[in-house]
Amino acid sequence: MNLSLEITGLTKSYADSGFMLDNVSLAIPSGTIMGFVGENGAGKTTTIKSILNTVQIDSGTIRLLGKEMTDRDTALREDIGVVLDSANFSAILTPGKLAKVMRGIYRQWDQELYVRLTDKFALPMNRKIKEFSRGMTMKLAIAAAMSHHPKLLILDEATSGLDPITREEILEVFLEFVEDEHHAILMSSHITSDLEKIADYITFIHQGKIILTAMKDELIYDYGVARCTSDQFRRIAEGDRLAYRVKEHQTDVLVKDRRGFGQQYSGIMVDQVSIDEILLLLVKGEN
Ligand SMILES: Nc1ncnc2c1ncn2[C@@H]1O[C@H](COP(=O)(O)OP(=O)(O)OP(=O)(O)O)[C@@H](O)[C@H]1O
Repeated sequence: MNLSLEITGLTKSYADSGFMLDNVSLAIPSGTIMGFVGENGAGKTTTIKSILNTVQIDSGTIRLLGKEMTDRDTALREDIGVVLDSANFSAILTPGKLAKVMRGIYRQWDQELYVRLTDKFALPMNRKIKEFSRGMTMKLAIAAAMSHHPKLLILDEATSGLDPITREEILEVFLEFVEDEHHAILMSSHITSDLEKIADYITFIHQGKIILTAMKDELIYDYGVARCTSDQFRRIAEGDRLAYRVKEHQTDVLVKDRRGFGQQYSGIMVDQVSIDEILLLLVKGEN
């Protein structure tokens, strides 16, 4: 299996805040989308900055498209499209002028594709970016990132603040992008419904540590949450629960194999579980 991104044993600490990315490992097979989720301050952006080599890591290896990136690696930078939530283009530019700047930077700049994407996103070519709404700026950032034909797209909260219709359009573009088996996407997002729609894998990060990576289909179709009374909860073997959370009238238990669990523990109701609820149980629950 070809990996578009492979992070092994990444450690990065910030002396000022005491935060640390602790032995983070992550692999994205080519042709797939990895969703990256975690609460505020969990370490998603720090992981992304480490991948982009914009912060200095303490230890670990990061291979992008099979290569470790050095500061001088401009060829590899062409192959990576980046959209950060703080897209800050020079406000006096227009999308038309931005294209001229991008053409100077990226050898692979594809003006036709840029025009097609900006058209699709209904962005006016000659209006100043400073007059754009947040959604328009994000759409422009996505169009610009995709128009130099990257192989790996790294998106940090790229759809946050966008309305559902715009998000749907953008997700469609991302899905088309990974139809090419040499392409891949790492997408951090708090909008887990977007990831439920398009991600192949989901990685959960909490306090700088990866707490779970799984195929999205497994999470949606196999994982479950058992709603237990306290008597039912006591019957569950420790090895059969990933995490649990005691509430006022029931205890929620995250289980890996919903159907198997249902057969083994008859009488306990087991629901399908969303990515949000998995994150909540892993982060707020006990195990
Ligand atoms: N330059 C810095 N110096 C010191 N601490 C930092 C720095 N940048 C981030 N941090 C701290 O590192 C931790 C992780 O931040 P990070 O931005 O990676 O989280 P995140 O998962 O992207 O969060 P969010 O979902 O809120 O964007 C936070 O506690 C943050 O305060």
